[in-house]
Amino acid sequence: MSRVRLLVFNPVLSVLDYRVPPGVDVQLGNVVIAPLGPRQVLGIVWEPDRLDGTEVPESKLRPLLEVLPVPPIAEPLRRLIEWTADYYCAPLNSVARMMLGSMAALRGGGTTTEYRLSGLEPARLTPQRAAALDALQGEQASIRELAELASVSEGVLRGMVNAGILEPVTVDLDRAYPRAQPDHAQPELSEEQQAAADQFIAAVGAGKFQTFLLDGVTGSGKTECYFEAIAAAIRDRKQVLVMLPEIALTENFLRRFEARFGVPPVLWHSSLKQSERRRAWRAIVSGEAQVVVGARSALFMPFKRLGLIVVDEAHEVSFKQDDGVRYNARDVAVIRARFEAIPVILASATPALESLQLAEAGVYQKIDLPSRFGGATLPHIEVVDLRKDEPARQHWLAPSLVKALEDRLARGEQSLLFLNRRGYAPLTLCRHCGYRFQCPNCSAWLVEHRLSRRLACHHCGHASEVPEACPECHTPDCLVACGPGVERIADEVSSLFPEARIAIATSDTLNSPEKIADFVARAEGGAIDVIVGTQLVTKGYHFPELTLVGVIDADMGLEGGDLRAAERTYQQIAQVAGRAGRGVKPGEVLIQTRHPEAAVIAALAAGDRDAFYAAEAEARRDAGAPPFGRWAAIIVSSEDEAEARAAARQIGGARPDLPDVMILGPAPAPLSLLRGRYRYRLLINARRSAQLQDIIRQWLGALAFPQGVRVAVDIDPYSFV
Ligand SMILES: Nc1ncnc2c1ncn2[C@@H]1O[C@H](COP(=O)(O)OP(=O)(O)OP(=O)(O)O)[C@@H](O)[C@H]1O
Ligand SMILES: [Zn+2]
Repeated sequence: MSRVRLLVFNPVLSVLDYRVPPGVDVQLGNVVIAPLGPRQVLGIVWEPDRLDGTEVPESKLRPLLEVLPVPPIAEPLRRLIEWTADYYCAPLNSVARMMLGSMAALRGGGTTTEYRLSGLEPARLTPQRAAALDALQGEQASIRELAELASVSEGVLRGMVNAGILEPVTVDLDRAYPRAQPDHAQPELSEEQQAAADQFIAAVGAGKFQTFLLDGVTGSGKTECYFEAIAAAIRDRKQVLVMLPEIALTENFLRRFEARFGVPPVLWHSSLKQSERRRAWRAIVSGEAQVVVGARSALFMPFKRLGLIVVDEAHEVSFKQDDGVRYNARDVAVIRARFEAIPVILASATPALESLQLAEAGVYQKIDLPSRFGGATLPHIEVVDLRKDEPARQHWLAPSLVKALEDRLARGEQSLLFLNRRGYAPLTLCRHCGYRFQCPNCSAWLVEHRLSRRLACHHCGHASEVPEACPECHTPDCLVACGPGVERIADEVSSLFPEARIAIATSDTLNSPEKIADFVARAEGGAIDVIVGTQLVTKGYHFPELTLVGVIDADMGLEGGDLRAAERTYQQIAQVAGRAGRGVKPGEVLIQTRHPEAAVIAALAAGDRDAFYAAEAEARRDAGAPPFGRWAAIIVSSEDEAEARAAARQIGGARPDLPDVMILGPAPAPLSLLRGRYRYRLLINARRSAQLQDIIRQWLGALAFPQGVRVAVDIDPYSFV
């Protein structure tokens, strides 16, 4: 090649041509550095005919500066990047960026320096040094990362290095990961598990594209089944990608993986420290990383020999990314498998309606595990009608749930109370003047967190102390908490049963791998009687002594206009119910509701999943909703309210008039102010026949907006706020 076309990482320009200097060998997919004005830019060598660029005459081309020492990005991944950009109406280079590690990883391996406490007792201890000394026990990372961990300046830490309190450690970035052993601890599978595993193993061996929907009830051993597929891939020297919906679940997964394969898998997620990121990325590219576990961001990693993708808890909404490139990692995982010509397994006890529909149509192969492993039975589900079985004033546990808790405590068994709301109370107001605490950046109430004594916004992270007096009328001691969060439920349990050992399990309390590991160990070891938790503990966990699950408010998720509200409620409650009775003792689930007649509650009580999904599918068909029709959203935002409104109107005014497309709005978004930006939405409902993306591209492509306006397109949206 004497000239190349690059996809470059620049916000304005994305395609540029360059000359290849003599003697330099360049291949498609190479990551290179090129000059751009007085600066340098990173780029990927792409097929020229697949990128629209302006033809620059040979004589005007500037030469490439450097080809980076990493293997070229393989063709299947280049095609995946194009597909994703096209489908989600996103810039190609924003999608491509998701597969790159750090600049340092691209530069090569070698070594880096990290620091840790040397054990030296400092002669002089400033308060900041004391704080750092406390916070950095057992830690080792770069100065910048340690500074963040300890909440002190880098200067303080450099001073500690000079004083010998922190010592440098040389870290080898290319040191090998221990090898996973496919036969380390192979379980004996039940007949139905073995049948499922056999199909996966055959598919891994065949090396063809195939999508499996592993639909097994909670506790049926889905993990054990797909572990056998992973073992087969490891034996074949192929790499495996396992995607989990949240980092919080990885801790549990790591332990199970290590028990099965002898070593932990390679982790990839956004909060890895620099040196781990470099090491993991390089091992993935070189093919040395056997099994990689991660959240969404692992999907675009440049594997050398990918042989299998597993998406666990595949129904989870968090696979959908709602900022930057708005893609659904579950759906793109299937597309990746297609480009790579490999099998993909979507595992869930409560599959998404979309997935079930594709299975029914024969596009996905459905594999059922209809019973729990080891003779455990599915829990007994009881509906508690809060209108008849009323909790006391300012209390949230119905008498029957209190009684059930009391029984469990007496028998030394565990209970789990589920309420999907962090903190103590979702709204705080002044009893005297009615003032309500609201976030200054978002149209949302501030949530009281009593444990950390602050009022916090769950959208933007804004937090303030709880004042003594009302900020409006200055009356002291007049603030009242309205409604419950998990902390308030925990208080209620503790006032009813002072001797009960209670654990609150949310992203506030379980915010590090160590805390999660500690929580799991205590729960398994019988050191916790009652767990009060959010959706964080509804899935993945296996506590054999847990026999009671109480759903505090089954109606919560049904409020608001979310298109998938009923499905999500069903999934969440079925999942949390699935934590009960997984051991030898049978489980019981009490669902508190004010609408026992609602279809979703009735289906849960009757254990009739098929009826629920059938009714839900009918409703969606009538509404032209996915998977029968398609939705897209256009979200317009600006820090200036008038500017946002004007831009939204401009888009609305230019709407195309097409028979198979219906356009709603613009209207202020339900969250009309978010992180200081005013937001408007347009919703597009299209028949499957419509070329939705092309329509949107043409529509928006003809318009121009002021600098401060952001226009985002959300294809197949999950969030309607
Ligand atoms: N064949 C087996 N041999 C030994 N233990 C097994 C076997 N199958 C499942 N188990 C155990 O049963 C428990 C439940 O299995 P697992 O967690 O894989 O179920 P699951 O289908 O993923 O459940 P959920 O969807 O509720 O998370 C686990 O502790 C698992 O180790
Ligand atoms: Zn906010």
